[in-house]
Amino acid sequence: MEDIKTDVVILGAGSGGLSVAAGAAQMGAHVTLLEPGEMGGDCLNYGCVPSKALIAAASVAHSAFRSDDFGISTGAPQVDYAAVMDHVKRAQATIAPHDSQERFEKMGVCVIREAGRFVSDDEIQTDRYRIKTRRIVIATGSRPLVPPIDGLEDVPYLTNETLWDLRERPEHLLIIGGGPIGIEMAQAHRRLGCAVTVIEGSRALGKDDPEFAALLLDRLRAEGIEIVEGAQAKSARHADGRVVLETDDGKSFEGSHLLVAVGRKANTEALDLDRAGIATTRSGVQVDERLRTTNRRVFAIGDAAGGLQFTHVAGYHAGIVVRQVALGLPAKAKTDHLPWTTYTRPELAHVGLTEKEAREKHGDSLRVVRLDFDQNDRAVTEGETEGMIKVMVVRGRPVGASIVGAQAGDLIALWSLAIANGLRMSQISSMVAPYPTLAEINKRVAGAYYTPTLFENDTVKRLVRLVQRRLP
Ligand SMILES: Cc1cc2nc3c(=O)[nH]c(=O)nc-3n(C[C@H](O)[C@H](O)[C@H](O)COP(=O)(O)OP(=O)(O)OC[C@H]3O[C@@H](n4cnc5c(N)ncnc54)[C@H](O)[C@@H]3O)c2cc1C
Ligand SMILES: NC(=O)c1ccc[n+]([C@@H]2O[C@H](COP(=O)([O-])OP(=O)(O)OC[C@H]3O[C@@H](n4cnc5c(N)ncnc54)[C@H](O)[C@@H]3O)[C@@H](O)[C@H]2O)c1
Repeated sequence: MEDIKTDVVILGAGSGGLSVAAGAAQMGAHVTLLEPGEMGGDCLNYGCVPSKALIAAASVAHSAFRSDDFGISTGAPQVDYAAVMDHVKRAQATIAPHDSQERFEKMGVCVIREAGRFVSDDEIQTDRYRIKTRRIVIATGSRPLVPPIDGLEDVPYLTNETLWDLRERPEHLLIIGGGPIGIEMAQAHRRLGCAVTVIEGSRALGKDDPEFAALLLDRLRAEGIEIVEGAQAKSARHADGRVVLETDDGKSFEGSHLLVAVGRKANTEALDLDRAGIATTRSGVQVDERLRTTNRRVFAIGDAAGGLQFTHVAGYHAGIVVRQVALGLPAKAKTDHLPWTTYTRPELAHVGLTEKEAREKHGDSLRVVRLDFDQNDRAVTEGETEGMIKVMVVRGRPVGASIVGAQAGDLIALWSLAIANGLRMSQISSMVAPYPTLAEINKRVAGAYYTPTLFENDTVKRLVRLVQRRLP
């Protein structure tokens, strides 16, 4: 066993760990990064990148179906599923160098391709090394949760870790779970020509605004996806090459393939956290607002910290932690301005308080302004008029925004900026967006906030008439 001394040990080279490593090393700290699996973690290898690449391919297939709307006939698309997966692999391979061991070693990071676990307050052990360190960052991410469903262990089910190895298009994909994974993969596979059934125990897209989620779910159903809500998967069996699922309400569903997407489990069990006095919660490592664990030398970030589980959140956490481990300065992680997007078509995006949460918190001080996408000229020219935006406003400042529609994920970023900086609606409406862009919808909805004050106001009307009489 070789001994190493370092300033910072990072467990996990995923979105969060890599960002801490890059930041701390480039600021001059000695950084040791441990990773037993693929560099890049879930996002590059099993999550965001392959899923978005598959969605992009599905979008191309779908555009053939709606080309008639634009006066162009292309015929039904021929989908070569294996070639689609090749496109997915190419996208991953193109991004991989950015997360590679070589790149991080060039930054001065010591990369060890082994799993780490705690042996004391300030020591981590791997197979070959014992590492003494000032600070430790747990960035071990999460894995697919496998629910207690009778017979599931005997069914060849897929998860987000194995889906990308498929080479033949599923004839009928059954998906357990109507969260972002289930819903994104449902639309992608439907558009690539599969029959798809989503079985959701509660409400599909249950973390999003129900009104906006409903618009998206209607669209998905119109594309031919069967979405069954309020049906908990209870048992599964495999017979004659088919998967049969039964739900708690006595219904049964049959398909050729099964994808399990019922949430995540933080990777904490193998870390021997008790040896360092680190507490956990039901969802991950327990952290305070500075992302410190119950051991003050140790931080936890990203999926392992059990809060919002997104790549940009892991990256945001990394920034908060770099400041503390490299410079010793305190920094707090906020959650109000953290957005998320489900990358279906149309996209579904949200930041801050939902309308319901805002109503509960602010009561009568809340005003909700909204606009439909059919009011936006670019949406009309693109044939993307299905969508809406609503912004929750309290005393002139946005506290939340929901968008369902084309490019919702890009459009929501402005509202994250506004909430992060406490901007007023007047500051949003004072921007000028190029015409015709979808971005104009953000300005228009901010303008709509002032409509009753400016355009539906008798005092303003009387004042304007007075001014008009006096103007030369
Ligand atoms: C299908 C899918 C699609 C997604 N799409 C999006 C999206 O579009 N946008 C978005 O923002 N988020 C998306 N996510 C979520 C996103 O992938 C995660 O939130 C993000 O990867 C979390 O980063 P992380 O650094 O916390 O963990 P990870 O990226 O999972 O990295 C953790 C790393 O730690 C390593 N590790 C585990 N144990 C140890 C140990 N003992 N020692 C050392 N290393 C260890 C693991 O091998 C892994 O490489 C998606 C997730 C899935 C599953
Ligand atoms: N676009 C994105 O940013 C994106 C995409 C995919 C995943 N992610 C991240 O990954 C996380 C995990 O996604 P997910 O979709 O697996 O989880 P999720 O927790 O968001 O949704 C899982 C769904 O499965 C349902 N469920 C649980 N057990 C069930 C059962 N036995 N039968 C039927 N339904 C059942 C739940 O009610 C829930 O609606 C997300 O929360 C998100 O943080 C993000």
